[in-house]
Amino acid sequence: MNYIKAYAPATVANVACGFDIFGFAIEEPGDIVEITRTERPGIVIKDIFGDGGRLPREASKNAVTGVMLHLVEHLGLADFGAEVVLHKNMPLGSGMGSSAASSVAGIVALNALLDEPLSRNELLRFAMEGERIASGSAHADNVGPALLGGFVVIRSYDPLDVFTIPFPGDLYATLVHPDIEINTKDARYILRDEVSLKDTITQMGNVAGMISGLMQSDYELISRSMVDVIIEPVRSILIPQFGMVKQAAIEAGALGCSISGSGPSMFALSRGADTAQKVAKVMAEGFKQVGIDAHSHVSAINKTGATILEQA
Ligand SMILES: Nc1ncnc2c1ncn2[C@@H]1O[C@H](COP(=O)(O)OP(=O)(O)O)[C@@H](O)[C@H]1O
Ligand SMILES: N[C@@H](CCOP(=O)(O)O)C(=O)O
Repeated sequence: MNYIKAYAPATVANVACGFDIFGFAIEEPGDIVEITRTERPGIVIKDIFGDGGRLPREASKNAVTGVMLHLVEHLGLADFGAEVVLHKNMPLGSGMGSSAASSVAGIVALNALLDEPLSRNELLRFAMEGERIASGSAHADNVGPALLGGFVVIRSYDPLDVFTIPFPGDLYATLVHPDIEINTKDARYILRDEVSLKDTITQMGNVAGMISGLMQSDYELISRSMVDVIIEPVRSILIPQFGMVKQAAIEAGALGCSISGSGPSMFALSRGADTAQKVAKVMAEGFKQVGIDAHSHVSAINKTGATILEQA
């Protein structure tokens, strides 16, 4: 095989109460990566479309190729050579797992080109290196779901222990991106290092409720558990209209609404596609009221994660 084209979807990290340990994937948008084997050793970026010229072209500095360099080194393939084309289909610093989509599409494409030396689970730690390149922190709550699909829980980072959980079939996500940019690195920097015992207890209860609610298709329990008392109060200050948009989503029937990843995107979960569409409309209107353009996506939960689109 000399050519692979792979797709990896956008993701919602944290899912309200699960900072750094919980995330899910949506169907679209997502990044596409094309990789072509070359005689000349080394991994180079041939082209990037859709980034407005803003992403690094140096392989080690771009998440899409940075992860490939780690895998090639791990496998001891000193003579391996490839040219990479990235189709960047989502905004940078969006809270939609933009860097993770590139990392996962890249690592899945390379693994396929090499005839699958590693399993999806084994690819995770390489994909996490893309997050380190993008934000200085190798968190797995975007790359996990982009790679594996569905809802992913990171039980432990050291050692890495990740599992997926079942979720109700009629669960839909609304993701609304206001036209502003927040870098994950900055949004992590403003977080407090210490958390009170009281808030820890509340948060643990909500994480347990979320997981159980999803596994048992208990929509009421999901709704009661979509509460974040640790991160949202700090980061929401960076998002204009946050309180108003959240309230509008709940009034339109959402089970809950919070920040997607590190923001500025906000997400909601709803029972049924119709409700999720109504929620999308009021959330986008909330931003537009103060002159901020917003793009919304309504999606079922992505069950498969990254996919191979073409190979030759
Ligand atoms: N392939 C890539 N896609 C997106 N961002 C990348 C990529 N490679 C490096 N970056 C850097 O990562 C940062 C954006 O990542 P991040 O802030 O985590 O955004 P998001 O929340 O959308 O994932 C930017 O500084 C960008 O230059
Ligand atoms: N857990 C991370 C997730 C960042 O997600 P992104 O989509 O903003 O990259 C965090 O909250 O910092």
